[in-house]
Amino acid sequence: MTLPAEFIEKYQKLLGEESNNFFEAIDKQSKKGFRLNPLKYNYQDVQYSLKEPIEFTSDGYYGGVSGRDSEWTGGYVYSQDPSAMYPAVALDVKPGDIVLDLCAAPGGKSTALASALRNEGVLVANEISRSRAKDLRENLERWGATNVVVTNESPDRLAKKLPAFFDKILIDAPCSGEGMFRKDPDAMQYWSQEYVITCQTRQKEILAEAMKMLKPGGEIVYSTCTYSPEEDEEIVAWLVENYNLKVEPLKLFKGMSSGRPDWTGANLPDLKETVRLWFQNGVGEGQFVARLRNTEENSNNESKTEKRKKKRQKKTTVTRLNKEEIATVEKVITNFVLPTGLENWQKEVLQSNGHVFVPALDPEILNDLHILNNGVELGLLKKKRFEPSHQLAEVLGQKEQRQLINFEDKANYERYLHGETIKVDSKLRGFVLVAYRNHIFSFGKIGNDQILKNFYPKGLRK
Ligand SMILES: C[S@@+](CC[C@H](N)C(=O)[O-])C[C@H]1O[C@@H](n2cnc3c(N)ncnc32)[C@H](O)[C@@H]1O
Repeated sequence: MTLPAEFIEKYQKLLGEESNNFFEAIDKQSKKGFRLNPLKYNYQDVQYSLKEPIEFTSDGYYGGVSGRDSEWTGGYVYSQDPSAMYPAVALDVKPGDIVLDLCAAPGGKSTALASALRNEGVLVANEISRSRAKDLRENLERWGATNVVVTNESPDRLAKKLPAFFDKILIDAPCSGEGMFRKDPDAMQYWSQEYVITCQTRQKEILAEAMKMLKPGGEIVYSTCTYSPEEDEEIVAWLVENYNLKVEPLKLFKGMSSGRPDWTGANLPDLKETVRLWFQNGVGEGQFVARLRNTEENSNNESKTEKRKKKRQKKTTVTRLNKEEIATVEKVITNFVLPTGLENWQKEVLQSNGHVFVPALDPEILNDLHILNNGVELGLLKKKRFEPSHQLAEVLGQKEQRQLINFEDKANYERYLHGETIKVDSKLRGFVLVAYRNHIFSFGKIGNDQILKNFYPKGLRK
């Protein structure tokens, strides 16, 4: 691989003799990884080998997966570079936390954060790019958590709506992507020292907005997939200098090394507590990870809270369901076993233009934001009929279900993914969940003719 001369010179200076290993590793194959989804029923029942766990994760393994497998369509796995698994681990999310993933698409880290929350608390997964936000929504839909909000916003618009709102924030910042060079050599064509500095400026702008959303005592994890000190240690030094933030120690596992205070002007000793993953050390591609705690004890956000209350009074198109409508939804829902987060759906359920949903956050708090998902869309109410949503099928994959058609044969699974109807030998009627290898991936509907009507969304068909 031909690297830019300026890049070679820079890393020879920074790494000294180690730079030989670094440059050699760029030409080697990357080691793939995947994460399992502990939210799903019998989640370790997958066709992949689980013999090579990734040490610092609870659900990460070395190996490859395919987007056609039922493990993928049913949200049992997410393919992720092993080093990219560390930022979500470092944020140490606990059930009940209010969490923001500010730069979230395509969702590798968001899915891990949702796993850690176990349906309790809230994850707001935000992505600024419209097309990438769509992928993020789809990936999180497959994951099947009940407590996720997906937004497509700029950090500053989000910060205006949600001041001092989050316990934990992940900022997996856009960066010069040096850690992606061997996976995606095209990424190299954008590289220049000038680009590194442009990225640094953008990272500071994003972090300044993130800080407005962090509660006193809250924690942030800042990560990049680049090696440049300007976007890594220097950013952390800037954060410490400009905010009441303290660097928190992160555990070093095999293949990880400490951050480099000596690569910054500030030479702040705490930078040693940050973590670098280099591709020559065998844990996937490159990653930098830092964890910082907000040492402010009180929020002077009183007036902001007041503002939020006022904004809550603004009208939205969201309404409650009447008794008859709840009964219509109930007729379908009652056939399925519901996971945590949906047990009290009758009390919490709302609708917007017929879309019936159980919100993860009060929609009025989110008023004016571009929301792609708030909690779980149960389905669509059409006069006296209710059609369950695809998202609900993925959510119901958390539990063992009886109202289920489990294809024995891979050909039927493939035909269903393609959008075909299937003749089934079953006494079940009406809406059923559809699975292959017990991985629930869709709804279907069976009539008296025993034909399974296809409800796999047109946009996802393969
Ligand atoms: C490193 S990627 C995120 C990867 C993601 N966290 C994951 O694990 O799948 C950085 C993301 O930041 C987004 N981004 C770019 N410019 C941004 C900005 N000014 N503010 C916020 N996000 C931005 C990009 O669209 C991109 O999706």
